[in-house]
Parts: sequence; structure tokens; C-alpha cells
Amino acid sequence: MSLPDKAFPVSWDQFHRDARALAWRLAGLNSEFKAIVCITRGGLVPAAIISRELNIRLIDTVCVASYHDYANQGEMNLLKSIAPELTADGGEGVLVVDDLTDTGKTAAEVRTMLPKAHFACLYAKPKGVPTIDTFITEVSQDTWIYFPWDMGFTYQEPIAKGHRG
Ligand SMILES: O=P(O)(O)OC[C@H]1O[C@H](OP(=O)(O)OP(=O)(O)O)[C@H](O)[C@@H]1O
Ligand code: HPA
Ligand SMILES: [Mg+2]
Repeated sequence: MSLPDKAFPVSWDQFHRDARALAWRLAGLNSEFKAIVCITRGGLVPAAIISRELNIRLIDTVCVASYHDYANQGEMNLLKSIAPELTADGGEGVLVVDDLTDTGKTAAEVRTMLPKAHFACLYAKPKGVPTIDTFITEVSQDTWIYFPWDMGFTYQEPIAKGHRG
């Protein structure tokens, strides 16, 4: 897979707003979440904001790596698993948080560990949508989402190529 043509850049400000919007939506479910499991590394950032908004103080991680070089996904490596007390009853009452779902492979893998958990992320591409219970914004499969922690300021080509702004 090469890097998709379309770009969806997300600023810190927009990310914070979208994470708050996700927290509002989760609050509206009236579910009592006893813990957050965030999928590292991308899930760490929304997990911090959601834990603050929903006052969830028990936070665990599941550490998986699959995109080894930029947009190319390889096999899934589990670097650290979830605490047994959270997986014991299938993850009932656990909120799983990630920044995005793309092919859905990461969420599907974590769902095998926590089948009864609620899965939430900010951004979703169509292939990943069925693996997620709550998300904020859908973008097309041929779009790459650029997160603020990966970005710097550079010149942007106009969308219609062949002229300079
Ligand atoms: O739906 P999928 O196709 O599985 O892709 C989604 C996953 O890919 C990214 O993580 P990545 O594996 O790149 O690791 P990172 O969070 O450490 O950047 C993103 O943060 C999701 O966790
Ligand atoms: O669109 C994306 N953006 C950033 N990281 C990702 N990992 C999978 N898809 C994406
Ligand atoms: Mg990730």
C-alpha cells in the first residue's frame, strides 16, 4: 500500500475539540465505564482527554505495532497485554480508546481480548467502521489522516496541481 492521495490534516485544536465531542457522545450512553484501555501509541492522546472529561482514573494500555513504515501495515506485534482484571469478564465496563480505525485490523485484534468492551475512536475509515462502537468523523478510505504530533509547518501544494497558490 502506498500513501493515499488525499490528506486530512488535524490540528491540536481540532483534535481536542473532536476528543471532547467523543467524550460528550460517550457520556450520553449513560454507561458507567470502570476503566479505559488505550491502544498505544495513538490512543494515548485521546485517552488523556476522555479520562479527564469522564473522570475515569483507571487507565491501562494495550501496546500493539503494525504500521512499521509509514502507510504500510505488517503483521501485528503485541508488545504488552491488558491487565487480567480487565479482561477477566470479557471487558464488561471497559472503554477502549484509539485515535483512528483504518482497515479495522487493530480494533479487531484488541476485540478478541475484550469482546464486551465499548470501542471508541475519533476518526474512522469505511473498512474500520464495523469494528468501532462510537466515533466522531468518517473520512474516505483513500485519505491519510495527519495527526498534530507528526506534523511541522511546510508549504502546501494547491489541491488543483500545476499552479502555485
Ligand atoms: O485499523 P488499522 O488499519 O489497524 O489502523 C489503525 C491503527 O493504526 C495506527 O496505529 P499504528 O499501528 O500506526 O501505531 P501507533 O499508534 O503507535 O502510531 C492508529 O493509531 C491505529 O491504532
Ligand atoms: O490515516 C492514518 N493516519 C495516521 N496513522 C494511520 N495509521 C493507519 N492509518 C492512518
Ligand atoms: Mg495506533
